[in-house]
Amino acid sequence: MPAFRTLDDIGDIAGKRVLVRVDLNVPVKDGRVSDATRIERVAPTITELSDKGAKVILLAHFGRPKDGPDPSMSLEPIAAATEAVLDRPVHFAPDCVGDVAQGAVNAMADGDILLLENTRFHKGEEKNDPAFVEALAANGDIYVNDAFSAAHRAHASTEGLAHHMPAYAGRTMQAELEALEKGLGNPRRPVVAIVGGAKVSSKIDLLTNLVKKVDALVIGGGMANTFLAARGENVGKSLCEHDLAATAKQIMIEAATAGCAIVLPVDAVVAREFRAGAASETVGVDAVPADAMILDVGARTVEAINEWIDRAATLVWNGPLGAFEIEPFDAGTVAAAKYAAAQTREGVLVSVAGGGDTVAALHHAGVADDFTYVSTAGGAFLEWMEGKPLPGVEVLKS
Ligand SMILES: Nc1ncnc2c1ncn2[C@@H]1O[C@H](COP(=O)(O)OP(=O)(O)O)[C@@H](O)[C@H]1O
Ligand SMILES: O=C(OP(=O)(O)O)[C@H](O)COP(=O)(O)O
Repeated sequence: MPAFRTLDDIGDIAGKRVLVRVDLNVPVKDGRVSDATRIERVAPTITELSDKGAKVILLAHFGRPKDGPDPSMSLEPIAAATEAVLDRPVHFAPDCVGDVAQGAVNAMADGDILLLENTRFHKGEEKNDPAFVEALAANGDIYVNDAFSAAHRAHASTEGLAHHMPAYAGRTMQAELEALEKGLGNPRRPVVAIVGGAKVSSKIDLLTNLVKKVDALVIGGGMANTFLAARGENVGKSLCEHDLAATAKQIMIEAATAGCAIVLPVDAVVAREFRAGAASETVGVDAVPADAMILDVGARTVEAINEWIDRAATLVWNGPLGAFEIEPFDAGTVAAAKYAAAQTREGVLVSVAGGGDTVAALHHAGVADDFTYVSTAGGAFLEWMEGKPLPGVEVLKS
């Protein structure tokens, strides 16, 4: 039996207003959802609740709006994408609290599905502000959290609400926790982790603990630039958080103490423009031109990464190795993904990957189905791997 309450415990919900926290922070390219995996994964929870006659009110965030409402981060287009996945109507309200939200909820019939606007349009969301939690709670009788990929955030809609009403884990939350426990609860060693992507400041701290759990940490993507710069390389105009140099150095020290190898790129694909088909060249990481950006790992780095994948019995991967959405900067990610997929198919590797963009990258490489398990979560998955309690999960425990 899971250690948390699930939909099996929810009882009769006909006519009840169920606030369902989902993660609809999906990759969007040219205004269209480019990977609907997160929507597909929450669909079973939404349809189950709707079929039981609940009024299903979806809460979600999109992007990281800085100063209140930002039309470029509206969830309205995602409502249409959700409707397409569910093949049933999804109504939309342009605010998640107040009169607008209340009016839309009052107009719902049993079984209806309503998506409320981006919770992060209100400052109280990320602060888990009690007044904002109460404003959200005013529209619900029951709370279901199906956003495992946001469970590492102690925000109003991921944590605060669970204190206000009966709270349950949705089907995806339950499935993710069960699958991660099965795949990585007692992993076969050596364990190799690949961490890349762009969310450097929000993920770098967790590497301090991760190096104590894995045998090698391969660092790629934007994350690698911060480590290269900390080592004294000139990374030109690359995505890089220079103020995190001390943290990066400390992680390298912690890794050496723990006996975890740190694997950094030796070469990089650089360009002066961030667009498809931009002129690019491969250079050593010690020869990045001052006016260029690192947008992918080079072929020698891919070879080194594949050698680490060869040594691994278990592979854990979050974060693309380059800006994979734009050709030709997808090459490193695609090559390593195909290699890990082939090893998995041969039965010599357990491969677990996660993260909104990582999943999109694996689909782009055509190998998402070959991995042992693909989680919707990136940061939450790494924090789970670290052994850190996830606030959004802890609050659901009986
Ligand atoms: N060298 C790089 N420079 C800029 N962006 C990069 C680089 N490498 C990877 N990225 C970007 O990282 C993003 C994914 O990062 P992140 O959100 O951390 O991953 P996930 O969603 O899988 O957890 C992608 O949009 C990709 O373009
Ligand atoms: O996309 C997400 O996480 P991920 O990039 O770690 O996979 C989640 O929606 C959490 O978003 P956040 O990192 O802005 O809190």
